[in-house]
Amino acid sequence: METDLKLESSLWVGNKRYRGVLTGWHFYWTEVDKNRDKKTISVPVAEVVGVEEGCVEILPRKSVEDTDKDFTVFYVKRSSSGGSSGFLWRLGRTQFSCPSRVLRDQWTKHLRTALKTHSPLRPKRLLVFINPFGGKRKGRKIYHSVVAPLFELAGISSHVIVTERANQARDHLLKKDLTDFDGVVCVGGDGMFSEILHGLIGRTQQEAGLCENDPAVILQPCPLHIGIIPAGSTDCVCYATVGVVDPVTSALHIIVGDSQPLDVCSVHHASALVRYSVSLLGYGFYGDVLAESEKHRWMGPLRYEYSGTLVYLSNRSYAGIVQYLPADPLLSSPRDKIRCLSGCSVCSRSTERLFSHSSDSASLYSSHCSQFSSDSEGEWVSVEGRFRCVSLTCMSCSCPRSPLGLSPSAHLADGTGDLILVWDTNPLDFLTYLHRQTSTQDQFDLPFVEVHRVKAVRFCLPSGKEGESYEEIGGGNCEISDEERGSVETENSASSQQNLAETGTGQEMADEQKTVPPFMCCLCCSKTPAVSVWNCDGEILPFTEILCRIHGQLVHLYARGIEDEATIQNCREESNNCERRCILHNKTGLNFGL
Ligand SMILES: CCCCCCCCCCCCC/C=C/[C@@H](O)[C@H](COP(=O)(O)O)NC(=O)CCCCCCCCCCCCCCC
Ligand SMILES: Nc1ncnc2c1ncn2[C@@H]1O[C@H](COP(=O)(O)OP(=O)(O)O)[C@@H](O)[C@H]1O
Ligand SMILES: [Ca+2]
Repeated sequence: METDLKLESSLWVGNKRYRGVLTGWHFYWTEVDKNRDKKTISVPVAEVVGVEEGCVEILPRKSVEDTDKDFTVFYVKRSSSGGSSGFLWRLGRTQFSCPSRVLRDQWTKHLRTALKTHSPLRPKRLLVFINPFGGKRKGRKIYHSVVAPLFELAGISSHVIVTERANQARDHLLKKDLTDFDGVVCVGGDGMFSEILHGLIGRTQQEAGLCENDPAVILQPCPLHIGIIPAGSTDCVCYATVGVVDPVTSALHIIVGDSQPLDVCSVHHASALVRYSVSLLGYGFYGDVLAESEKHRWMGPLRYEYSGTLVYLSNRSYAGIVQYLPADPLLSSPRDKIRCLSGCSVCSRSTERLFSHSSDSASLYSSHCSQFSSDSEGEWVSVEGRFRCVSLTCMSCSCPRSPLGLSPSAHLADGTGDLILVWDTNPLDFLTYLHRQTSTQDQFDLPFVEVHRVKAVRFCLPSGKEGESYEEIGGGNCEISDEERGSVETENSASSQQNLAETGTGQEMADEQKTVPPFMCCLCCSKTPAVSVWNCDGEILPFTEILCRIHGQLVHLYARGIEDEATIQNCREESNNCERRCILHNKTGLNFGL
């Protein structure tokens, strides 16, 4: 239908005359003044936000003066974010005057038809969940003052739910009728995004009759897109998929119907699904930081820096067995310095491979550690020792605190995750590693750090430690030798005797004496809790021994990956090529030249 979309005429912007051209893929206007350099402004039709008759202002939205020869076009304008990542998107607005009302109507009609043709995923109806307590508690304000007016301008209707409890959004998505919606918008942080993720993945598998507990099952991709309006503490998923944490930019990506597939990691324990993860699945340092930070939620986002410093000073490491199934090294490597940017070729090449469905056999995911040693599972690699942290991430995990992320060359949609092992080392070395996560220096170029691109991971405790657990938030069971226990007992002997009489067995008492408040213990006598906890996208997992599998491109976001100058240029060339191909196919194209 390209032919129907073409239009060309004189247009006025203020008192300057322009030649306006709609080619189908692009709308551009060039100043008609032979004495000066010709200035052309070009907007891809896919980035037009809305077209209105008359002279329309937004914020507050009003028709200033309804001249019947005018129309106003709203579109995406980029500006530098000032950081190392993507662009800020802003709303551009230009008011045009036509020679006649008939022509004005042609322009608005053709532009609107072109929008529908060139961005088919633009949502018409959205289900919006706002977490009023996320981040700095500004979710409601951000949505109503910044996002809602843009949705209205773009003709999107939304059903808004301000949550009153945790997991309300997840439960709604699992049970309620979703037929009228094109997508779900999450106003909040990574924890809120995780709720939406669980609701949508769960609902999709229920409807497909698939068992989420089985790590070998090929899960069904979710049909609804997810939009993220960042209003949380870390906003890693937003930053890693858009390149900036900015509600206007994210709202515009939703409006134009961008689509970014995303890998998801399923976490299992004892043949049952525990959770899904897209950003950080971290044991050791990041688990301890999360556990500590939950006590200081009132601090808002700063709780992480505060807790991070406390946990760093407690100087802990943990014993564990990590087993992983390496991804094909010929496809990509976590150290190849290729960043996943908008239009990423590594991810595009993965799409076909991921959906050929010839993947790994069920036996690869059997749930006991001991089975790894069998010959039939020769692909698995196993390492054992003490770790500062073990992290698995399906994406770079870039965020404002770490602009390139925990794994700068990880891919959003290649069906793999990056496993980062930081072996036990001295505090200064570990600080170097942490610091490199915030800079451009290579955090993997350190002798105590390993990174592997993987399809699946298992984590077990060394024998003898399987039964142990991290005691709720901020509590760990310290490993104390018999001699040391003697001295603790001596100090507390009076109360110990009393407890023994009052409460129970000698074994219970011995266990109790081993438990020392973590920071008293760890800061004063440099002891470490025996086990840490898993931080799964900001939630503490109830199990230590887990099996993880990456599911390629399981969900789609209203995003397009991180843009840089080169990706925008490629995109322009690509759309020009498409346009040229269309022109060749449509030599009979009609022009409304005037
Ligand atoms: C020397 C400075 C070192 C700074 C190290 C910064 C590393 C930042 C890595 C961030 C990875 C983020 C992965 C995303 C995780 C989120 O899913 C998840 C949930 O997000 P939500 O609350 O928005 O729902 N967020 C988190 O788990 C937060 C992790 C943030 C960890 C920050 C740690 C700061 C450490 C500061 C150490 C300071 C040492 C000072 C020594 C004197
Ligand atoms: N109304 C609510 N009351 C309490 N908790 C909520 C509510 N809505 C959502 N949550 C939960 O709050 C947690 C944190 O939300 P999030 O938006 O990620 O903020 P932050 O980034 O500050 O952690 C999530 O786990 C989510 O399930
Ligand atoms: Ca990935």
